[in-house]
Amino acid sequence: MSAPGPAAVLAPTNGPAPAPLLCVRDLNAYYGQSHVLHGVSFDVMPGEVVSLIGRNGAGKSTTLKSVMGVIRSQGSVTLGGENITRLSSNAVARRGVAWVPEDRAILGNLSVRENLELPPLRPGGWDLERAYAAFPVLRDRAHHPGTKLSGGEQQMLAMLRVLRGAPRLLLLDEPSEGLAPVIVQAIGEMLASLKAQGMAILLVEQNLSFAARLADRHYVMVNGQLVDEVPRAEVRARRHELLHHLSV
Ligand SMILES: Nc1ncnc2c1ncn2[C@@H]1O[C@H](COP(=O)(O)OP(=O)(O)OP(=O)(O)O)[C@@H](O)[C@H]1O
Repeated sequence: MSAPGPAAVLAPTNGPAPAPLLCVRDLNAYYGQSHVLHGVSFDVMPGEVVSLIGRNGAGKSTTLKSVMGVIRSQGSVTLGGENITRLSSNAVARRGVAWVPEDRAILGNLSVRENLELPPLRPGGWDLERAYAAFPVLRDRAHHPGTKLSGGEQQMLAMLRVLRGAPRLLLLDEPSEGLAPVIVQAIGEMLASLKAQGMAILLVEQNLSFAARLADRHYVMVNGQLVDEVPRAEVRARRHELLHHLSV
């Protein structure tokens, strides 16, 4: 092996590289006989927003469910250095992972306020006032049942509800899906402010524009495999290629 070049010799030694917050290695997931995740490996660094993008059925939601412990997968998942692979979803949640599923899981027979107050308020978590300040429309709807909310209001409520637990990692499954542009923008701004406060987010999306505004890195998922990793700085130049991975 040749001697290191000048850049390597002169490189500053700033100590060890930061450790990932979430480290997923060689995940394989099955639904019955159907093998849907094929050796998925990726990291999310502290304070980083990472997107998983890909078509319907690529395996994005299954990846989030595997991290959350909602389905059992082979492989390893570590959070802050702790192996959480075999933990129940409740135990994963207690360690600071919050999951907002694609269907948002709002309890339709409970009011907005009751939905919001369902999870225990943890130190540093968002109380009612902070939640209503983020999305004032929910204050106006405080006593409306979940069934009467628009898709956008449900998405806002679902995100605010998990923030009560002061998570250190948010798993968001297609937060922009089916929503009007003005609502998508409001949700994007809310996520941008969470990011600015240092929240780590793993975002599943099919909406490239939405993901591109927020994410530091994108992983492209095709047929249960991650086929590419695209840093934020390359998204503009590779936009057509990325859109191709999302088109039907
Ligand atoms: N509960 C289930 N039982 C059987 N197969 C499933 C189940 N859930 C998902 N699948 C299948 O697993 C594959 C991956 O689905 P997954 O929901 O993870 O994809 P996705 O990328 O999130 O897309 P979508 O946006 O459609 O949810 C698909 O072929 C899907 O049909």
